[in-house]
Amino acid sequence: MPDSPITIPADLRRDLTIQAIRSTIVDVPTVRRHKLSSLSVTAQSYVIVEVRLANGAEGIGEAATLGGPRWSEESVEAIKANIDAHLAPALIGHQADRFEATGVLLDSAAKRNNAAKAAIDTALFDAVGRTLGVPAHQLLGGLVRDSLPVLWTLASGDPAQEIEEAEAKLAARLHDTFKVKIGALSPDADLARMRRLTTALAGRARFIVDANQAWDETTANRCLPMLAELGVTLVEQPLPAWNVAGMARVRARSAVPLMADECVFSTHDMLGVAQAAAADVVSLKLVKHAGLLNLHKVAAVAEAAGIGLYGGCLLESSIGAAAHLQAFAGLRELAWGCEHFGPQILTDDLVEEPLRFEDFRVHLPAGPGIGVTLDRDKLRRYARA
Ligand SMILES: O=C(O)C[C@H]1C=CC(=O)O1
Ligand SMILES: [Mn+2]
Repeated sequence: MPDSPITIPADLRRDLTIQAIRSTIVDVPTVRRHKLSSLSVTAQSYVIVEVRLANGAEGIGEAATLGGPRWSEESVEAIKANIDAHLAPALIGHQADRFEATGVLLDSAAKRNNAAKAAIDTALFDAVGRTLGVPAHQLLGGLVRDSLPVLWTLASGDPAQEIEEAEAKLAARLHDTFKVKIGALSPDADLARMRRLTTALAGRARFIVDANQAWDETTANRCLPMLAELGVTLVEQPLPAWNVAGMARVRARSAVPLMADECVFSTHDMLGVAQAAAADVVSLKLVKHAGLLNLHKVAAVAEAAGIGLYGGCLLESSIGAAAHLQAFAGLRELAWGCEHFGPQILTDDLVEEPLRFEDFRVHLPAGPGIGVTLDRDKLRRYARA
């Protein structure tokens, strides 16, 4: 019997051919200045990727940056240019559900560009999930957890403001663990700042620090015992990303565990860090690992080496944060929780219903794909002219 004019034939409904990929640069202001060792931002810049499949399903993804091409080498301008000229054309006409094969196509179209690739990969998971009516985590192996402990980052550099901010987060039962960005001040000023924070919030909060590569080996060796004495539970990327051997030497002397961040992008980086015994924990991020599937691969290498997992961020909006939660939801162990507070540091979000933060946890959104829906008015409002 012929189909009625309004019925879409099943084979077309399931047609997962990638038809179009669009990229838009957005700038969303932050609620306060956020200072890292070598950069400082008052707005977050993302590239939002929208994918359309032949069946009409659409998917979204986000490439986050921090301070232009300063946190890593990708800026939003470069991400958009490379998506439009090289990455998107490589995928048009291919099947969206062949995630490994699309990864191969992206890798042959461009070296690295991991944030750009991650945004496209996310949009493909979203579009395929929406087509099939399943959440992205189900395409990745299924659910282990549907919420995660989430910390907040203190990064104004002013301890009085930071204590006030932490008190407000504790009172609202949003966050009871704080990551302090160090390295913009001198090591002694940072240690004095850490003493003020840990004293003011003693017994009520836990602290980790992130030096974002600011220290050399002798500084790290001098400061880590004092951070241990202050009860700091984790020190993230104290040395430059290239100095994996130095991280291993510092780690061998340190009472505080070390977390690898900027030194681990690829699975090969992860293997090198594991072989060098340079970290206790690794921070997993889509912008570093080029997509959800690759994030799981990096996690698998870490797991094989007994290295703990931490859900890292680059101050994503609810789009990028939701994509991370989909990937984190299926990891066996995520012993160190996550830091997807990004949506809360923005003055506004880009989705219809932002992520839910409650009881010191961030909750996986329900629904197909990555679980959040783009607010097109917001996209237009924050799109760069
Ligand atoms: O971890 C980083 O290096 C990047 C980012 C994550 C939180 C934050 O404040 O900065
Ligand atoms: Mn970091």
